[in-house]
Amino acid sequence: MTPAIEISGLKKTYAASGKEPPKQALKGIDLDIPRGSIFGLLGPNGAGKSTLINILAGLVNKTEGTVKIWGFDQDVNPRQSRASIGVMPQELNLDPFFSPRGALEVQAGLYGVPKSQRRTDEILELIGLTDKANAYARSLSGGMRRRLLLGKALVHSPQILVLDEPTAGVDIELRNMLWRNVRRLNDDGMTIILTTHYLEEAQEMCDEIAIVNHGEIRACDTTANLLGRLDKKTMVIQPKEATAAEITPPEGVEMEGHPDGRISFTYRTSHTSADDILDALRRSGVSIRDVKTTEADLEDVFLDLTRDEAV
Ligand SMILES: Nc1ncnc2c1ncn2[C@@H]1O[C@H](COP(=O)(O)OP(=O)(O)OP(=O)(O)O)[C@@H](O)[C@H]1O
Repeated sequence: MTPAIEISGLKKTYAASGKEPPKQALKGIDLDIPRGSIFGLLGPNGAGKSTLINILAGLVNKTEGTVKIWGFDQDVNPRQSRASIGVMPQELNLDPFFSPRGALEVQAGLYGVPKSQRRTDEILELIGLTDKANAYARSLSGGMRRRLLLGKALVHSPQILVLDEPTAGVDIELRNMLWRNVRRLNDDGMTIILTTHYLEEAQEMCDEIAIVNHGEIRACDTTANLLGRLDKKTMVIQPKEATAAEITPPEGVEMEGHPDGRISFTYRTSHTSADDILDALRRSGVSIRDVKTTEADLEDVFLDLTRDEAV
């Protein structure tokens, strides 16, 4: 099956302006996004995520490379490729004089959706704005406006939905509602691409993740494989009385004493087992009151791949 998105050799250089030299924002991206996935695009500020998304959305012109959306090459079939994708932008760029119904109708018109095929009521229902359908956008709360942006991205029934930082600065209730909607759309077969700064959220929501830094893809894999990549674990023990100074940890294990008496051991599961650490503690004559272990999370993987490189 052709991927939902196929990107190869994608480069973008923004032209110099004033004293600013030209800026190469994308340095040759190759990326396939599978159909039906929830795909996360992560990276530090300035990594190139918005540039990539804006190229997909047709808002920024690429410098080099090819982009195929739902099998349609942007350069060869610009209309079809544009019709296959809907983008929920970061900014709340809504016309204050349109009602939600009006905004959805205008957007459908822009995409050439015939009146008989419009799904305005269904979309209003999905985004929870049925009872605000005819209110001026300027009277809507920030959360309602964001939901309306999601609605606008859906009017032409795209196969792919792109969400740029959909939950930045929104409250928990709205965040939960957005994710429920996203799951529902994905269950119905829509491919979802999202950027987020909340790594926990990406870990929970995404099947696959690409980590971008300095205009390059640093890693692209299933979330499970990415998490497995860092075989790092931490064991925290509460000894009955010993201190870290009395313990000799196994080779390659980092030990750290905490002010409250707990001692943590960070180890690679490929080299050391929990038993090795417990044996070392026994050899040092330490009796243990409590033991906890924690696994690496996406934040560890992210930091590992973007360390010392934040722009
Ligand atoms: N219109 C522009 N003109 C010149 N340089 C730009 C322009 N837009 C972005 N850049 C530069 O390109 C690089 C990538 O920016 P981009 O906005 O794509 O990053 P990002 O990963 O989306 O960051 P953020 O998370 O902060 O939105 C940055 O160095 C940025 O300053």
